[in-house]
Amino acid sequence: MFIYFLAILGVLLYFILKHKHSYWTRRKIVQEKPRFLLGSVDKRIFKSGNPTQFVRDAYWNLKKKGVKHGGMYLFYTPIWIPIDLNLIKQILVTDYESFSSHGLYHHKNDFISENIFTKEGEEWKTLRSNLSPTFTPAKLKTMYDILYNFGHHLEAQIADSCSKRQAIRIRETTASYLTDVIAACFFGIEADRLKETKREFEHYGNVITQPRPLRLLLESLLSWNLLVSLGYNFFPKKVTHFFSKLIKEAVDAKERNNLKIRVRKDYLDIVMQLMKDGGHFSFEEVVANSTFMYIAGYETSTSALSYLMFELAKNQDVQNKLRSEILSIGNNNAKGEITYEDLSKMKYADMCITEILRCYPALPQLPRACTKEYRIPGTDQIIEKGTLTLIPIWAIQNDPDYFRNPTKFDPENMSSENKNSNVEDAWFAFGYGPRLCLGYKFAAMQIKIALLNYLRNYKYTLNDKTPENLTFDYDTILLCPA
Ligand code: HEM
Repeated sequence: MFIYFLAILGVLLYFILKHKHSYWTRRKIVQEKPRFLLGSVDKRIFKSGNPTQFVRDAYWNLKKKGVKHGGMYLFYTPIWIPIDLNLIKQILVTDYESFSSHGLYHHKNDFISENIFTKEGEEWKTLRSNLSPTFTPAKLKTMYDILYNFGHHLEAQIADSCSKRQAIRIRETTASYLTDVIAACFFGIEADRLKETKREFEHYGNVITQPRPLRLLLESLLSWNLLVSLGYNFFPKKVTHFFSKLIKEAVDAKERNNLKIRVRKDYLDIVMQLMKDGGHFSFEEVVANSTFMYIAGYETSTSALSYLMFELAKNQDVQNKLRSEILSIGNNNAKGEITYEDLSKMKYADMCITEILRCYPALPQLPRACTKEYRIPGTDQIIEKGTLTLIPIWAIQNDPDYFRNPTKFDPENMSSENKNSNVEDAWFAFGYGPRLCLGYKFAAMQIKIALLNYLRNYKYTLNDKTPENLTFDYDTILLCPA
C-alpha cells in the first residue's frame, strides 16, 4: 500500500516539476531546455568556472535562435534573459520603474542587509541622493591624498619583494592596498589605528567578501520574512558587531576633532552630517552602507587590477606604452608626483581599464527583479511582477557583433578611432541607468593610483607558476580569477 502511495506521490511530483519547467513556453517565450532538478544550471557549476557561466551560454543559444530574449531556470526559479540591446536599454532606463530592484535579500529586522544595492523604491531613491554627494569630483579630490599615500606603501612592498628577489603576488599586494583605502575612506580609520586593526579588519573583510552561494540560494528560495523569523542573519553577528564598533569609534573621534576643525570632508563627514540633519540617516544605515562600500569596492577593483596586471605582463608593448604615459605625466611636475588633476590626463590608462572591464566585467550579469508587470514592447508577452531578470553583460561584451576581436585584450579597442567599429552602447561593466555604479569614478581613481605605483619603476613578466590562460573562481558570482 505504502509503495503505491509513494509511486503516486512520485508521479505527481514529476508532473508538478515538469509543469514548473514549462513556465516560459506557457508564456510563448523561447526557453533554454531545462534539465531535471538543475533547470538551466550547468553541472559544471559544482566544479569549475564562474557559476553564472550558464547564463553566458544561454545568451549564445538564444542568439542562434534569432530571438530578442528568452527564459531559463535557476533550478526551478524562472529567470528572464533579455539579449537585444534596445530591449536592454528599455529595461534599464526607459522602463526602469518596472525593473527598479536588484532583487536581492534585505530585511528591516536585519539592518546590515539594508544597503543601497539591496534597497528599492522611494527608500532607495532617498538613500542614493543622500550618498551621491560623497562621490563628487570635489570629494574625490579630498580623498585623493589618502589613496596616493597608500599607493606609496604599495610601491614600498614591490621594492621589498624585489630586494628579496621574490615573485610579486599581485592579488595580495592589491588587496592589501585596497583594504587600507577602504578602511580610511569608508570607516574613517586613521593610519596609526589601522596598524593595530588591519589584521582584524582584513579578517572580517574576508568574511563579508567571501562567496556566499548557500546563502544566496536560501535567500532566493525562501520568503525573507520567514528567514528572519527563523533567526537568519545576512552576516554572522560577530561581523555586524565589529563593523558597528569601528563606525562608532570613528564617529566619536570625528565628533571630538570637529570641535576643533569644522570642515566637512569625506564620506563619513557627510553621512554624520546627515545623521544630525533631522534623522535623515541612522547609525545603522551608516554601518550597513559603509560595509556595502567594502563589498562593492574591494573584490571588484582587486579583480580588475589583477586581470590588468596579468594582461600587461603578457602584452609587453601595452605595458611599455602605459608606463611611458605615467612617466611623461610625472615628468611635468617638479618632484615627479602625479596630482588629482593629472589623473584625467591618463588617457591610455582609461583605455586599458575600460578594455579589461570589457573582457572581465566584475559582475558578469546585471541582476534586476521585475517590480511592476511588464509587457515586452511590440509583443503581447508579459513578464510577471517578481520575475528575476539577468542582463548577460559578460556575453554581450565578448560578442563579435559589438566589439572587434572580442576575445583578445586590446586597449586599442577603446581608442576614439576604433569606437566606430565597436558598439559603444554594448559596454555595461558599471551597469547602466539610474542604478549605475555609484563608485565608478572612485574605482577609476584607486585603480590608476595603483597602476602608477606598480609601473613607474618596475617591469612585470609572468611567473613560471602563472597559467597562460585564466580560469575563474567557481564559488563566487563575481568574475574573479581562480
Ligand atoms: C572596478 C570596480 C567596480 C565595478 C566593475 C563595479 C560595478 C558595479 C556594477 C555592475 C553595479 C550594478 C549597476 C547596475 O545594477 O546597473 C555596481 C553598483 C554599485 N557600486 Fe560599483 N563597481 C566597482 C567599484 C565600486 C566602488 C569602488 C564603489 C564604492 C566604493 C562602488 C559602489 C557601488 C554602489 C554604491 C553601487 C549600487 C548603486 C545603486 O544600486 O544605486 N563600486 N557597481
